[in-house]
This record gives sequence, C-alpha cells and structure tokens, in this order.
Amino acid sequence: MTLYTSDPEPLIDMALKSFQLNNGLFIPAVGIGCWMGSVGDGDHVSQMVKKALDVGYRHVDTAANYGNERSVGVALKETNVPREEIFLTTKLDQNDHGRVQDALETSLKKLGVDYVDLYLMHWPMAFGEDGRVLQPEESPTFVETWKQMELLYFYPGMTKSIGVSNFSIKTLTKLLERASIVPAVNQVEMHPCLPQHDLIEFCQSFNIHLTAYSPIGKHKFAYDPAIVEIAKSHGVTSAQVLLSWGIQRGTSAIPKTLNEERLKENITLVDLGPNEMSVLNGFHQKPGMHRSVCGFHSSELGGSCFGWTYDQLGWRMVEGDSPHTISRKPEFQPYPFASMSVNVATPKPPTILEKIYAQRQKDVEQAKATPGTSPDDLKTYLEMQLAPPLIPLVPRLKSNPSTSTSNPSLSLMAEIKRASPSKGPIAMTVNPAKQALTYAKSGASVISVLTEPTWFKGSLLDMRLVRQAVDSVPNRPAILRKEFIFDEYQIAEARLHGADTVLLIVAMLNQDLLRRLYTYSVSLGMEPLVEVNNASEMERALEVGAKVIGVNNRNLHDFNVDLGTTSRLVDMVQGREVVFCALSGISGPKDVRVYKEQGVNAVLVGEALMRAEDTSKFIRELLEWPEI
Ligand SMILES: O=C(O)c1ccccc1NCC(=O)[C@H](O)[C@H](O)COP(=O)(O)O
Repeated sequence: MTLYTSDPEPLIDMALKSFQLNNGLFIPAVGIGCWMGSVGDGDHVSQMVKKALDVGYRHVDTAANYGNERSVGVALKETNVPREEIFLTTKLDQNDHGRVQDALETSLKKLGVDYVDLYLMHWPMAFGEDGRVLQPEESPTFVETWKQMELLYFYPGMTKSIGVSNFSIKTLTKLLERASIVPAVNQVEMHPCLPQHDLIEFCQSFNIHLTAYSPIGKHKFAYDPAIVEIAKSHGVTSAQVLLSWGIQRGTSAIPKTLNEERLKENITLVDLGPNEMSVLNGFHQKPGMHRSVCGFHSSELGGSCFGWTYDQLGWRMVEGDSPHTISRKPEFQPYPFASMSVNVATPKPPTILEKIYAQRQKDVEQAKATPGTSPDDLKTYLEMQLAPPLIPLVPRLKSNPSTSTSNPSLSLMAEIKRASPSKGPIAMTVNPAKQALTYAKSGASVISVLTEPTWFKGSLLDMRLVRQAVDSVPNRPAILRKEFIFDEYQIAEARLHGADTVLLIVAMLNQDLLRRLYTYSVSLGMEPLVEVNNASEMERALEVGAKVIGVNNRNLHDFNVDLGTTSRLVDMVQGREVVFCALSGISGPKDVRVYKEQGVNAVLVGEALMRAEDTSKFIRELLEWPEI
C-alpha cells in the first residue's frame, strides 16, 4: 500500500516490508523495540506491543535483560495477529552465557510462545557466577557461547535464527573464525551520529543483516537544522527521515514509542534522494557529533563499556573522536525499496538437509585447504595404493546368517549413530569399534558409520577404527561411509579411511553430479548405496545404473518417518538386478516381516540398535535369524 500526503509526497508503508536473512527467513524492516529506558515497565510494554501489532507492526524486539518478556507475552496472547505472522526476537542475558538452552527455555516460558524467530547473544561479554564481568579469554568466551547457540539452531524448535548484538568487526572476526553458522543478524546502536559504515560493509560481505537500536538517536540530534530541513521537504518528521535513511541503507530498525501517532509514523517512511542520503551519511563528521547516544562512548566510562575496554570490544573511539579513522566509506548505494520482499507471513526456512549441505560444503573446503589433505594429496595417496583392500558390496549384502537356511531372511546394515538432528543425542558414549565388532559377530552385512560431526557427532576416525576393529573377522561386513556427499573429494577420503561403499543421496544431487559421483565411486571399487525417497528419485537412481538402492523412510526435509515409503517403491525394482533396501525407522521384527513379504533385500537400522540392551539378541530377533 502506498499512502499520499497533500503535497503529494509518496510515503512508503513499511508495515510489511522485510529483509531476507542468510537463512532464508524474512525480518520486517521496522520492529517495535521494547527497551523502555529502564528494566521492566510491565503494562506499558503490553499496551505498546499490542498497539503496534494493531497498527501493522509484525516485528517485536525484546530481551531477557529488559525484564519485560512477560509483558510482551501478554500482548502476544491478547492480540488477534497470529503468532506465525510475527517476527519475535529476544536476547540471551549476560548472566546466562554458560546456560544458553535453559535461558532460552525460560524466555519462551515468559513470552508464552513455543519458539522465537531470532535469538541474539546480547553482548559479547559474560558475567560470572559472582556477577563479575569475565574478560575476553575467560570461559565462557563469546565463541563458546556461540557454539551453544549453534546447538539450539541445529536441534531446531526453540529458535528459527541465531545472531549477536553489540558485536564489532573485531569480535565478529573472532567469532567467525570458529563459527559453523554465520550469525543471521548483528543488532547494534546505529543512527547518523554513529552510522557504523565499516561494520555495515563488513557484515554485508558475510551476509549478516544489521538491525539498528536507538535508530532515532533518542531525539538527541533529530532537531539539527540539516535533518529538520530534509524532514520539511518531505512533509514528515525528523524521526521518519532518520528511519528512512537506515532502511534505505539495508538495515532494519527497532524504534520504541508509546505514542500511537508516532507508532504509525515510524512505519510510514519516505524515499530519500542521493544528496539527502549523503548529508545523513556524513552527519557524524561534524565536530563532536560522532558518538553513542546510549552513553557507551563516553569519557566518563574511562574508555570501557560493561567492564571491557574499547579495544577489547573493537570500538575505536570515544565521544567526539575524529571520525576520519572510523568512516572511510560514507557513500552507500541506496537500498532498492522495490526489491524488498513483502513476504513476512510465509518465510521458507532452509530444511535440515539444506543446512547440513551448507555446513558440509564449508567443512570440505576447510579439509581441502589443510596441508596434507588437499585434493592433490588424496590423489597421490590413492595412486600410491595406500587405501586398504576392499570387499565388493553386492555379494556381501546378499549374504547373511540365514541365507543358507530353508527360510532366508533379510540382510542387515547396522548403523553407528551417536546423535541425529531429529532425536538429538542417542548414544553419546558409544565406542564405535566395540559396537562394530558386536555388529560383525552378530551377522551384519554392512556397518554404516555416520561421519558427519555437527549433527551426528561422527568422524572419519570413527569409521577408520570400525574398519580396523572388524578387519580380521571372517567374512567381515562391508563398511559404509554414511555422509552427505557432493564432491569426489569425500569419496576419496572414504576410500582412504577404509570404506567399502559410500552413500549417495539423490535428493541433494542434480543428475549430472549424481552420475559423476556414482562413476567415480565405482572407479575406486566402491559400489555406492544410492538413497531415494520417492518415485522420481528412484527413476534417477535407476537411470545412473545403481545396483544397491535404499529407500529412506525418513523425509530428510521434515523428519517425517513413513515405513510405507519403501513398500510403495518395491514395484519399481521388480525384475531388475538391484539390491533393494529399506532405510530408517525400523524398530522391530514386525517391520522386517512386512518387508520380507514384499521382497525387500536388506534393512538399515540405526537408533533401535543403538538403544538395544542386548545388541546381538536384538539383531537375531529383529531379522529372525538362526543363532550363529
Ligand atoms: O536421523 C535423522 O534425524 C536424519 C536427519 C536428517 C538427515 C539424515 C538423518 N539420518 C540419517 C539416516 O539415514 C539414518 O541414520 C538411518 O537411515 C537410520 O535410521 P534409524 O534407524 O531411524 O535411526
């Protein structure tokens, strides 16, 4: 909707404008900020948030430290706006850096919601048990806290995005060196007296969105003649000019006001021209102007803030400091309003498979860049024939303890699975070598080793030790590298670390890549297990000539498990030379019996085996095999 004043100056209705974050979610450009200048302020906050939602806001920003999450919760409960239409942010208190999950659970309870859209680390510095400010190297460091926040993101449910607040280029750089997930947002003080040009440039290069708090500068400079003149020429208030400037730079803002008229004004903005943007970009260069309006850059604080020096924080200034060292790039291309999305209500967050894929790409790049494990190094090791001998998958899968009996049953691919995205920790203390030996002695044809570290807590070392543990077992099982494979490099790694086969997940590969990886794996002597989840993926697996196809009963996009997925695809392999396997969700003999009747050749079982009290007995009963 475009509104018109009498001049008529077109005003831009910001209510539903949003910016897309690096995880695919959309953050509305203007939100209602709930810091009231002091902790709490109960009823006022509830009324303010309710009014804001009534007039069109869909973004609410609070923090544990503001002491008003309950009041925000009252407004969320009383409003008619559905929860899923609201982008809700809260922040981790500095007292809670060592207990992130508990802190978020407490915040959710107070807010009366099941999840927040964004959870921010409020400040990089933590407070110790005794209330003392911990120094940057003291545990929990902000990197350690970030790692805990990443876990919340990996086991989704409580927050849809994670980010930071009050981070500088210095502290962000340190965080990014160790981060598996790039923060979606950095929320900082930002207005024309503190434009943060360098920080914006830095964050843009990492696709980190910036949100401005105190975007109107607490009205401390809003009546400067230069700003008033721009406001007059558009027929709007100074506050509207300052907010328009911020959003036109591509940053969102969370102004606060209890006044209904101002609430409306703050989401009704104007398009500033290049000269006006220039005036505001350079505003802080006036003598004495470059400063925090929150008192953070004050000589009274003696060059520190909350117990960290400006140097530790990466803040390079004190009040009135010459801005030339800070602002090297005052000119920014205006953010194209036209390209802003209005899709607030139906964000499409990445699925777990997409998240894992993105993370594994980073991991593989890192491994390739590590001296000794470059692609050339791996090629040389393979040429030197350093990979251990392998066994062929197809015949091994066709043999199990029941094959020579009058009533042959299915074969088993037994998985080693410490944790998973859908279940969290499953068997964190398992010793993979011992578990593998039990599987081998119980008759498993394949041992599947999850080597993904972040969600499944596995490693290549696990797989190597599994291989070593079973190497001398007669008719040893084949070793499967259970991974999210998209690069030949991962297949070479698998072979060198003792795998006999690898997993190729059709859902993550285009047909050319699937064919290329299939061919490469076969060229190293490893017939891959090709995983499908529906009929079209099955056609693609057959098209590349896969000889071992597994149907995953678990939908990797939404975790839904349906044992009928395998049954529905049986017909597609009938009469073909394919070993047909059922993967995931198999927990008892009944499941296996149904598959046996349908002609399935093997089952891959993870969680049920990891949780079994007597693994050998469980396997024998599951497969209805004779005693070995
Ligand atoms: O298990 C998960 O939560 C999961 C989520 C996303 C991608 C893959 C996932 N699992 C990998 C597997 O394929 C299973 O570990 C395997 O099929 C065994 O499943 P189960 O017997 O249900 O443990």
